Amino acid sequence: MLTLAVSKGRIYEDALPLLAEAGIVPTIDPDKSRKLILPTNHIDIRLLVIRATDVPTYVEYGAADMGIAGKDVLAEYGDEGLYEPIDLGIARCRLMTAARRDYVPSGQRLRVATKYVKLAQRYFAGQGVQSEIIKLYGSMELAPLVGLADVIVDLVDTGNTLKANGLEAREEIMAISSRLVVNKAAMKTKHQVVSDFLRRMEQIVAARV
Ligand SMILES: Nc1ncnc2c1ncn2[C@@H]1O[C@H](COP(=O)(O)OP(=O)(O)OP(=O)(O)O)[C@@H](O)[C@H]1O
Ligand SMILES: O=P(O)(O)OC[C@H]1O[C@H](OP(=O)(O)OP(=O)(O)O)[C@H](O)[C@@H]1O
Repeated sequence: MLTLAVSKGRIYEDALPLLAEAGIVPTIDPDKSRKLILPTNHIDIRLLVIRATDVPTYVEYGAADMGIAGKDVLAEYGDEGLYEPIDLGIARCRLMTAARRDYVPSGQRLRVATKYVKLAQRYFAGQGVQSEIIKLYGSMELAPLVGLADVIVDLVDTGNTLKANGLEAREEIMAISSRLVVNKAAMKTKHQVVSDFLRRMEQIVAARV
């Protein structure tokens, strides 16, 4: 049995065509079912549908052999426990700082709202900027509008969300795309099936560029 962890929504939608090219098709639509384990047209391949931030945990502990997760999630989680062989090139965006258009840094300790606590801490420390990080779980764009924070660290794609809230992107922290991650033990114990799958995915991704 090969178990692949994915998150519902953007990553699932973008991963489906890649999996289909590899001949793997889920037989249940996660939007029409409450099932968390999706069988596929292969009796020995199944998908786990979980929260994006939980993908590295399932894969590191071997509850899933493989997973698909954004580099943002992997970098925040700490990706040392995972093998990360393939950049799938899907769900591309950028991790950025953003602030109100009229915000001017005062030189005082910067208040930063984000769900990427470790990445934000590391980034501002690297810039030599004193920061206080305020952990949020979503809708970060609201924080500077109501005085909760001076800046946010969040994902930006089209910039529409920032624009709609009177914010502007300031500095790019890292480019993001989704990666295939593999449990280190599964690399050995399921070597043949895992390496065949990786080779196939590599070909499919290379053919897309
Ligand atoms: N606007 C975007 N454009 C492109 N890729 C994005 C965008 N927002 C997020 N992503 C990428 O897709 C991944 C999953 O995002 P998604 O919005 O589906 O889940 P989430 O809201 O982060 O997680 P959850 O809903 O479980 O809290 C992110 O980790 C990131 O790598
Ligand atoms: O630059 P844009 O194209 O506007 O995309 C950026 C937005 O996309 C993501 O949110 P998402 O759509 O995933 O909403 P959620 O995190 O609240 O689920 C991210 O957290 C930004 O809010």
